[in-house]
Amino acid sequence: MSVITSVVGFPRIGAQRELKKAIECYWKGQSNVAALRATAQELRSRHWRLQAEAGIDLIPSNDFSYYDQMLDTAVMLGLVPNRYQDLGLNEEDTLFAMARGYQGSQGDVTALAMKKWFTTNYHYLVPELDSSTTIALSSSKPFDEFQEAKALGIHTKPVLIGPYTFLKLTRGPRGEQIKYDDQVVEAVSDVYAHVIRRFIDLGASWVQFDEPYLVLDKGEEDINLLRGLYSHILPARHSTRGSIQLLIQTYFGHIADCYEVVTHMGFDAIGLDFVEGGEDNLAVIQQVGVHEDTSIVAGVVSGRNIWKNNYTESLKLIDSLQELTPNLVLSTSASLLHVPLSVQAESELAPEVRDHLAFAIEKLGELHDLAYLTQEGNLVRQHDSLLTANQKLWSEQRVCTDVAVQNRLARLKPEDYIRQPSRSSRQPIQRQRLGLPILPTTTIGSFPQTNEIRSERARFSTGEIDSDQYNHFIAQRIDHVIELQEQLGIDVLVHGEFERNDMVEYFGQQLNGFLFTQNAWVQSYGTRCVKPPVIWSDISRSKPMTVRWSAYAQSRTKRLVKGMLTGPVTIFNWSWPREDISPQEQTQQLALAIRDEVLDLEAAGIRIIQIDEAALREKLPLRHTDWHKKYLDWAIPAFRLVHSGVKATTQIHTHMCYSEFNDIISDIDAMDADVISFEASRSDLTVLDAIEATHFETEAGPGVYDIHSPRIPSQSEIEERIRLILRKMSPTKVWINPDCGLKTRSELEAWPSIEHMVAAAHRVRAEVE
Ligand SMILES: Nc1nc2c(c(=O)[nH]1)N[C@@H](CNc1ccc(C(=O)N[C@@H](CCC(=O)N[C@@H](CCC(=O)N[C@@H](CCC(=O)O)C(=O)O)C(=O)O)C(=O)O)cc1)CN2
Ligand code: MET
Ligand SMILES: [Zn+2]
Repeated sequence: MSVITSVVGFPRIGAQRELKKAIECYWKGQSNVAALRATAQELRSRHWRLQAEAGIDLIPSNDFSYYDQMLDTAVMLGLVPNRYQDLGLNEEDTLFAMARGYQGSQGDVTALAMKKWFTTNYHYLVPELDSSTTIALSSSKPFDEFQEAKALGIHTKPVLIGPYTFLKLTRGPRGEQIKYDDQVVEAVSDVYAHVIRRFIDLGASWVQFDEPYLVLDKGEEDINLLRGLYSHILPARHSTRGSIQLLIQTYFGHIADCYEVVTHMGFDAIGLDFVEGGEDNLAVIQQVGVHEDTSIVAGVVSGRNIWKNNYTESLKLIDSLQELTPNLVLSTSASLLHVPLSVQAESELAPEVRDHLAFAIEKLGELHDLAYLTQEGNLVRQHDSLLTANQKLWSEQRVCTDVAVQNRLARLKPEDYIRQPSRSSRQPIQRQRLGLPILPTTTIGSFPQTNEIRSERARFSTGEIDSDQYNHFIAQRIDHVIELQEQLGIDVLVHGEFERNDMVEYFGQQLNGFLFTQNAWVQSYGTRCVKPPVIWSDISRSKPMTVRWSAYAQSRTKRLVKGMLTGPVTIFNWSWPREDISPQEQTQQLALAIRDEVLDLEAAGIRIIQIDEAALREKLPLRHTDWHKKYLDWAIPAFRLVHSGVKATTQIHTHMCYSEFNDIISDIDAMDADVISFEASRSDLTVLDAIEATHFETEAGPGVYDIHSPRIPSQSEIEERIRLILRKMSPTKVWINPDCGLKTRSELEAWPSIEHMVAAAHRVRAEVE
């Protein structure tokens, strides 16, 4: 029996982040479109060849993107709002204007909203549909890339975001849900049918529709939408000129509640995630069965972790699947976009560590191994060195437990999770003690990470400068921004986070139990990448991590300086977790380490401490029934454990970005922070309704302008925003701040924006006082 292999999607940023560099160069006007296109093409061909050489059968194309695949799909369907078309820019620049906003000779427009892509640290742009949109095939990108690969002798499987997921994520101009009426369904499915026919003409054998939204809860109307869309699309697979096979690819969870429906719809292949939601997916196909004309594309190699596959476990699963269908395809559980490119670049990791790791390229090899071991059957498996080496790895104990950490966890009591006195009694005490004006202004923590700062850090890490020189440099930067913030009239200052490469990696580097990589970059949004640290063993803190710079900054001013920490849930969610112990346990270990830091900051005289939980929402289970028992019931207490030991007078802030908060608003209040700042300006302000409706107790700073865009907001637009906020919230509870930290902005963008923000706050303050 032959078993083929499929890859859902491949990383596109490049081994040396070539794509990031090429795009950023282009934005700065240092190169032209032709150079940008050349780099993109070079990367695509390199990545296709890698997969072909690894023996992958179904190699994806159209998984490349300059910015985001949802944005590309919006463009493909003609969802380019008039305000971007009116700029009259070329194709790439229109795309970038939608992604980042535009401010220049052609006009001034804000960007599309950006949201988290399911449970990942990847962010997509939210397509916008309004009554003036004409939905029609408007891009040749998928076809161009298919032909580009074909010219290299590589026959690819084009990948598209499927129409169901696309429509479920599309919003109206004010961020509202859209109506899935017959007209929209028909127009969208016409485009997809057209795309399929075009691929038949081009000679493609497969096309993959990504439908991750199917792993979410759904009602009857969702099933009707799914059926409605595909009943138009599926017939297009057979035309007079040939036929093509359609793969519906799901990932990030199971589709037990609609597998039966999907299986009757007539797809040629159904892609299922057997890593996340594997048990449910297996149970449902065992129960319902597999249609004889349908292949199961089994996601057995994780697209979400960096660990080697356990071949024995995978083969067990594959064997059960083979009992159900002879048409089995082995694949990654999700797109490899969410893992780094190759372990080969990690020369500084010990061999016994590297032995356990598999990034995108190594995962290709794993797929190939598993296909070989499946094909050859039991006889070969008994003697195969591939299998025995893998079994040996999994049979050995990888790490020892840290007894001190274990004991400390075992001693935790329920009262350790409760801060005293209650928040309502703390708030007046803090107000009086901190002496802040109404509508206090602040920022989220980081200031521009300029090339100069990054290159000084690079020079320090290569030994070109010593720690005294580097620390002197950081101190100077802090002096500079303390002075600037005083001049701008900000009420609560920050030190700027110049010493940090990243808000998570920085802590990982200082805590025991973490390992970090040199080049294991993963895309977060647009050209922005992260290098998540690896949780290798039990976590502890051996010495203060942030006190030095926070205390230094406070010593330079009479105004209040906020201490700045990353919370345990966020450190956990933005690291590569262990899989031998639970997420809850790892997060608790982190909580204890950060708790010690909070107390050290307090002892050093820091009176406001912000503990960022930017990623709190990220790993909220996609199925509602799992929210509390699988996540919030331990994640929220972990945050409380961090700050429950401080005095009533110490003000605890937290910060969150990108996420939808409405549906977990009471859980956020239950974190028991005194103040929260959150992203609000790129999304609708319905969160304010939720705040109003639930008597949200935490003081809040809904971001008054978007920091992910290079455009500078005017004072009046910020004033308008603040007035909007004050319609829903009592002025005594409102803080004025941007959406998020300013690290990604240039100085020329950051300071004028803050100046406008402070001026706007002062103006509105005068009105309410
Ligand atoms: N982990 C994490 N996830 C997050 C966020 C976040 O801040 N952290 N924010 C949200 C949005 N996502 C973001 C993700 C990344 C960045 C970001 O700015 N990333 C930087 C890299 C940050 C970094 O680690 N920088 C290192 C290494 C920088 C570097 O590129 N160095 C040069 C050498 C330096 C030189 O000579 O210029 C090189 O390696 O080539 C440092 O500062 O030390 C980037 O892509 O440009 C921003 C937002 C959501 N998810
Ligand atoms: C992604 S949330 C960022 C929070 C952090 N304190 C900063 O300002 O950069
Ligand atoms: Zn943020």
